[in-house]
Amino acid sequence: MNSLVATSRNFRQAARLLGLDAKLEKSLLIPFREIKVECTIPMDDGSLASFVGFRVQHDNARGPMKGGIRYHPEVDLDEVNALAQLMTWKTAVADIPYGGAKGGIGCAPGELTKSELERLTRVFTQKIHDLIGIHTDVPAPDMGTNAQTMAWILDEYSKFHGHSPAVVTGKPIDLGGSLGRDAATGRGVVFATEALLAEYGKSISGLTFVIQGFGNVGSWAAQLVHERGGKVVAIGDASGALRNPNGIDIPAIIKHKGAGGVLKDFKGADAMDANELLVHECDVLMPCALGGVLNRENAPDVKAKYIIEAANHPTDPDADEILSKKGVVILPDIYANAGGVTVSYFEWVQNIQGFMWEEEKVNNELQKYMRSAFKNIKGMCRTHDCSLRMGAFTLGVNRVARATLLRGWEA
Ligand SMILES: NC(=O)C1=CN([C@@H]2O[C@H](COP(=O)(O)OP(=O)(O)OC[C@H]3O[C@@H](n4cnc5c(N)ncnc54)[C@H](O)[C@@H]3O)[C@@H](O)[C@H]2O)C=CC1
Ligand SMILES: O=C(O)CCC(=O)C(=O)O
Repeated sequence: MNSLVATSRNFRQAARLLGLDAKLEKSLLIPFREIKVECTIPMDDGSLASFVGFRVQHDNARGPMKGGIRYHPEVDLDEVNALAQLMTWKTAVADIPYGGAKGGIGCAPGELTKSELERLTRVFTQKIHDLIGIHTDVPAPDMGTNAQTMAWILDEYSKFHGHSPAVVTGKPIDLGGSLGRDAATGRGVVFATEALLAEYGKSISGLTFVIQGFGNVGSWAAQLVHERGGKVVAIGDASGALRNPNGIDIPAIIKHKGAGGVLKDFKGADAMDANELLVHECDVLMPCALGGVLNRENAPDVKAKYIIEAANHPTDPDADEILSKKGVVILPDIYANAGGVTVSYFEWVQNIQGFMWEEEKVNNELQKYMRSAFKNIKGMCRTHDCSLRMGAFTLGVNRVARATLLRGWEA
């Protein structure tokens, strides 16, 4: 199912549970602004190449719009729209003073050289610099982008507006980035998993995990699960998938990748069919890569008891229904992966205050926010007798609706 249709369906269900007025519902769904730009750059071989870039600013009722920038061949306006909308509900669930936005460029970052990526990022920034800003819209990394990408955006933006570290988050520490931001999404995923498992009298230690994606989010989630005694029995990325029923040595795989190795070539586990990864036997499944990977084709075969949505919208509504009927507990993306944007908020606060926090403070504050959001989601689940996804959606949508009404924007 198209990601925008799927996300909007979840929103509408939450709006109905909350009894929102039809006019307000419509105004909450429509994005504030959609930006589409052509970015033409010289390639290293002297030829010219054009890429299409997007920034969708979905909602700013609760504060500046916030969300990552994705570099991936499948980026299109609908996908960015869906991701921007998710950011609006996510920042509200996390109770941080932001709205939602998302950006992206349709490109294959792995096929571009570092200098081509730098030129592309700078041209994209030149095209959108007057529409983003510290109190307007604050980008961050997402799939295919990283701290270096944020450094180029910061530098290019600062040429027009003066030195502005708070215009992006997820920056390198040397340019005002926050300690703990690199690990934050994965760490938040693990805090969220602990909060969920505690409800069932369980902990990470002794449970088996399958993780799809071994980039920023997947590698940190795997490392922190491993540190807590969880057994990662299968793992995969775009290169392929691996399994080891005795548990994969995650620090060794991180070392292997750090030395320039490809995940599928790691020797401490057996190769497996990547299509089997999501239906592999385990207690906890963590999709940490693309959207829509759990669908009506594979959902009936999923064996996990718990799914932690570390990726954005990994479960389409058909799969959601099938999995729920099977009794699988799904921790939704707008809560499970909110650790990244929460520490982005801490980074922005540190930049504005000109005062850097210690990593321990960042991690402790993140844990507090994740625990508090889980408690509030459970409260909504009790009030509306609904799933965790609807608990999170009603929590987020209700907060945005309240801010919208208070501003008098519904008319
Ligand atoms: N980076 C962040 O702070 C946040 C990221 N997310 C979400 O988490 C997910 C992952 O993001 P990052 O880790 O930042 O991206 P990344 O670019 O660092 O890593 C992406 C990973 O997905 C893998 N992958 C790509 N295509 C695949 C395929 N077809 N099958 C299996 N694996 C595949 C890649 O090989 C890589 O390991 C995305 O859905 C993103 O929107 C959500 C919140 C914050
Ligand atoms: O850190 C941020 O501002 C945004 C992270 C993001 O793009 C996401 O949560 O999907």
